Amino acid sequence: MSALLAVEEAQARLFALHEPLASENIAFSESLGRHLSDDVIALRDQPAAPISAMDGYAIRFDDLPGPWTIIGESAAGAASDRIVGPGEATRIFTGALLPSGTDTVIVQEDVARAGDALTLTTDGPGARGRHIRARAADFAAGDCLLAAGTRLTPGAIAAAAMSGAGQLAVGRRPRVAIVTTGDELVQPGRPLAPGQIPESNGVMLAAMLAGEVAPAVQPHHLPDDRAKLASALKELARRHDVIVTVGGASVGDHDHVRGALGDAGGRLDFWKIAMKPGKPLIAGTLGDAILLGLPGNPSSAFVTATLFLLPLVRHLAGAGAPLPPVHQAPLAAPLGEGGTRRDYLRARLENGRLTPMIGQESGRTLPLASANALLIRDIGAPARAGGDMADYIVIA
Ligand SMILES: Nc1nc2c(c(=O)[nH]1)N[C@H]1C(S)=C(S)[C@@H](COP(=O)(O)OP(=O)(O)OC[C@H]3O[C@@H](n4cnc5c(N)ncnc54)[C@H](O)[C@@H]3O)O[C@H]1N2
Ligand code: MOO
Repeated sequence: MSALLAVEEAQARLFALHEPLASENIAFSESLGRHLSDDVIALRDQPAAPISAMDGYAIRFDDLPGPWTIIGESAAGAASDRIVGPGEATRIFTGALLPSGTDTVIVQEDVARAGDALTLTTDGPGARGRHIRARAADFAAGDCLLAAGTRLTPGAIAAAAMSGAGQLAVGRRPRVAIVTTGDELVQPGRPLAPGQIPESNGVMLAAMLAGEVAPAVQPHHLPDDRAKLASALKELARRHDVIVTVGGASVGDHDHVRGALGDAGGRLDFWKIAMKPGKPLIAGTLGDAILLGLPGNPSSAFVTATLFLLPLVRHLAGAGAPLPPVHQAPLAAPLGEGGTRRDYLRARLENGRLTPMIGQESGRTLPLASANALLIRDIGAPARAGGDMADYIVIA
């Protein structure tokens, strides 16, 4: 297994390892960021009947220019029982049902009221039906408001609530275990012996997952010990949908993830992707869990988490579009030609132009703090001048 897999093929194979998780019914208050399992079909017309869009007076357009006699009031939430006849008007408020007989609303700024007598002080409404929201102007019963797979944003939650539904069917949230490996790693803030470094990938991955549908996760740390790793993977696979390891993905004598996966009874599906950084990415299955082995270099871990871990979590959670969208913007400066792996350059998008960060070595952590885009340079792409277009993914 030495040929490098194309990114798209690897993503498709990863998603094929497990279908989306079962659906569950939840309250609107729990639904932010979740993915719909079913279409949301409107159970009602919105509005269900014509309503006023303004505070003012409901009239018959044919009665213009007035005057009118005010015979009652129509407030939001109450049905009006009066039929309004010629020369008559009702006080009306925004959101209130339009009384029978009326067809137009005059805003209160355009009239003068003395007791029950109403007179126009301006030109009034220019057309029949002014300031009225027609029945089903927003949506009609039976309309598909949101498709299955939609990620629930605050606006989507509002539309779903207005549909008449009482709860939502969404995909279950994947349970993700983060496993960091490496004898050199020490909890952030702890004293460091020579050769040791603070553990940063675990907290980074936990933060990346926190923006997704995975419940909060505390990284597990393991030494470079194949037997310990194998038994930990076996145990974690019983309670998680995804195990993401970071480090130990390459070919060194202390890189044990693939070996431990096999020892634990798992199956390797693919290893090594034609991307930079991130080449030694591992994917496989262990029982009903998916194992995703990210490379340990901090920039490699970040890029592979963006392109594989978060999309996998979204796929399992029922997302219709789990991959990060690719956008285009002009380059701020010339960019050299592409190599034999697709580059995901840590970059800044500023004033609509893309600039790769200085320091593209995958072992670097600091560029991740200020990059807001991954600039994509395809295998063998020709050199480009400043102003030429390039593809990118938003990362912050
Ligand atoms: N002979 C070869 N060597 C390497 C190859 C290769 O093809 N042939 N590939 C290189 C590439 S590309 C990458 S990427 C790295 C990936 O290596 P591993 O996944 O095995 O990662 P480690 O060796 O465990 O660590 C690499 C680097 O990252 C640091 N690290 C690891 N975990 C963390 C963490 N949780 N927080 C912060 N830093 C971490 C670790 O200390 C190392 O410096 O392999 C190349 N080698
Ligand atoms: O793939 Mo490695 O991530 O090039 O450094």
